Amino acid sequence: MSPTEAPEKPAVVEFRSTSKWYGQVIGVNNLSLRIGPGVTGLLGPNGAGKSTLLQLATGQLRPSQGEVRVLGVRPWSNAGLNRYIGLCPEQDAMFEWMTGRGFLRACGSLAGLGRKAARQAADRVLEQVKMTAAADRPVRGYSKGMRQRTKLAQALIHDPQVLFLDEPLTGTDPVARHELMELVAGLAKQGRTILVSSHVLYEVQTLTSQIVLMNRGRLVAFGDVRQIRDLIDAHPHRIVLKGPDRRALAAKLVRWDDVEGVELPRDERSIVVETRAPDRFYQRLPQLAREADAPIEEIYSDDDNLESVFKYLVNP
Ligand SMILES: Nc1ncnc2c1ncn2[C@@H]1O[C@H](COP(=O)(O)OP(=O)(O)OP(=O)(O)O)[C@@H](O)[C@H]1O
Repeated sequence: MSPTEAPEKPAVVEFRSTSKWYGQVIGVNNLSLRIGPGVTGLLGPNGAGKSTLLQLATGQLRPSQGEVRVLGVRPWSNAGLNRYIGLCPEQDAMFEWMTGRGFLRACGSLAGLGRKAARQAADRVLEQVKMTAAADRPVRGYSKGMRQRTKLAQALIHDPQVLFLDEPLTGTDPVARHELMELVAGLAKQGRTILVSSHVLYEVQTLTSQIVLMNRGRLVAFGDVRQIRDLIDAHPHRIVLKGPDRRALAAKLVRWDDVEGVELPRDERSIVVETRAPDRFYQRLPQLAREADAPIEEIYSDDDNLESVFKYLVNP
């Protein structure tokens, strides 16, 4: 290192050429990554390797090759690290007959807290995830959103420095989503390192601009979401509109400068628009409906789902 170069900041979570195979199936493929404090979004379609990555980081899986370090130590077979890390797993495995409060107290005891400390910690996390009112009901009666809140509370019980959250917002309603996102943002502001997985770009983007994109076990991109979006935006997006008077809509659309092409498929109701400026296009849509005097009943874009984003990034 030359004297003018700044030394690299130590990473909180680090993967060094890490691979994990399940027999013939590859879960994570030669992945290197360094993550520091704050929220990092881990994005990828189903089967991308997100859960495998989180399980490697939390010591539930051993790397087949390469190395994983969390807070400077190897997580595999290192029970001591569990005091500093918390995991909100994707799957739901709670003792159904227990109350939420009882479950969290048990988790506190398992995390090494004494009786009194576990009781206090359970009360604290119940407040954090806004589950105090339902805390004395059995878990078996909880909705999906309440279960997600309880799972997150479980990850927070020992107030860990590093948090791994596997699809924590799946199955939550908009209110829970907002509250859980605020909670995660607040925890990050206090200096924690949080890795949150999701397959929905929008969700993660609301939480953080720092994202890791994975596909088929590989790291596809890592960095600021805007830079990654720029990459995506360089490709034409196909947006489908549906309405009873598609000809009126199409007649207006062909005159827009940000529309590169308009197709009218055989189904009689839809229009497929190609644009390189999807954000601007979406903003102008209400104006289109007004000017054309024709309602738009449905809008969707296959390009919004990550599968196609990956297709662009992997096979540009
Ligand atoms: N226990 C296992 N045994 C065999 N293959 C596995 C196992 N766990 C994961 N895999 C495979 O490893 C690959 C990565 O899976 P992983 O669950 O890590 O992806 P993911 O991004 O978390 O996907 P999802 O969002 O569907 O959970 C997939 O091909 C998956 O089928």
